[in-house]
Amino acid sequence: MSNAHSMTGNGGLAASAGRIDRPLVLVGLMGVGKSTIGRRLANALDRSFVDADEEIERAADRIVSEIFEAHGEAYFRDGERRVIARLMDEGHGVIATGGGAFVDDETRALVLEKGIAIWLDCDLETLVERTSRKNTRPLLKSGEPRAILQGLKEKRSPAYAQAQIRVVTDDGPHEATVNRILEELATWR
Ligand SMILES: Nc1ncnc2c1ncn2[C@@H]1O[C@H](COP(=O)(O)OP(=O)(O)OP(=O)(O)O)[C@@H](O)[C@H]1O
Ligand SMILES: O=C(O)C1=C[C@@H](O)[C@@H](O)[C@H](O)C1
Ligand SMILES: [Mg+2]
Repeated sequence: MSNAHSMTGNGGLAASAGRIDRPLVLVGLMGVGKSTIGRRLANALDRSFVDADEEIERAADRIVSEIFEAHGEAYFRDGERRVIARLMDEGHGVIATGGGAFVDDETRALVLEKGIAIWLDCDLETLVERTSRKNTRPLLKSGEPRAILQGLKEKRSPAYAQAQIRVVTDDGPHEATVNRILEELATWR
């Protein structure tokens, strides 16, 4: 058992989840934990991790909110679609997407075909609390964050629900969510 596995005490689960050779792609709303859980999931599985929002920022040489301000959402979505298509081909173990990526028909079809989509879901209160800690999400700046998040949850859930796996996260430690994902992967066929 490697150090990464023994640290989290989930080596057996990680081993049976590890037989899946497709990229594991985390989808879901802003603040649900795609980036932080994704990094830990990759660590538990001894796989590489990449964050699509960070890759878009690297490609554009600007942070996400600057891209939204300078060029608008449609331009951001075009870049996001291209970056995720590239990431799906590069052989990454775990990919954290931006909150809107899986809502795009083309991106969703590609992820479902070549990867395993994991929908991280959680209740609205938790999302409101988690997203209030940072003021970097452009879509939450145009009004009342709770109302915006509620609207996005209603509008996007049918797309997220097409993911092969759904895991509900709560206020427990990140590792509990990672373990729940490993359990789902271990029984996934
Ligand atoms: N299971 C959890 N328990 C406690 N805090 C969490 C959990 N998951 C995420 N958080 C916290 O919520 C915040 C948002 O998480 P994170 O940045 O991973 O979300 P995200 O889904 O990547 O959001 P975005 O779509 O905006 O990139 C972080 O401060 C993170 O530590
Ligand atoms: O939910 C969304 O549409 C977004 C989520 C973030 O990850 C970023 O990709 C951006 O702020 C847009
Ligand atoms: Mg993120």
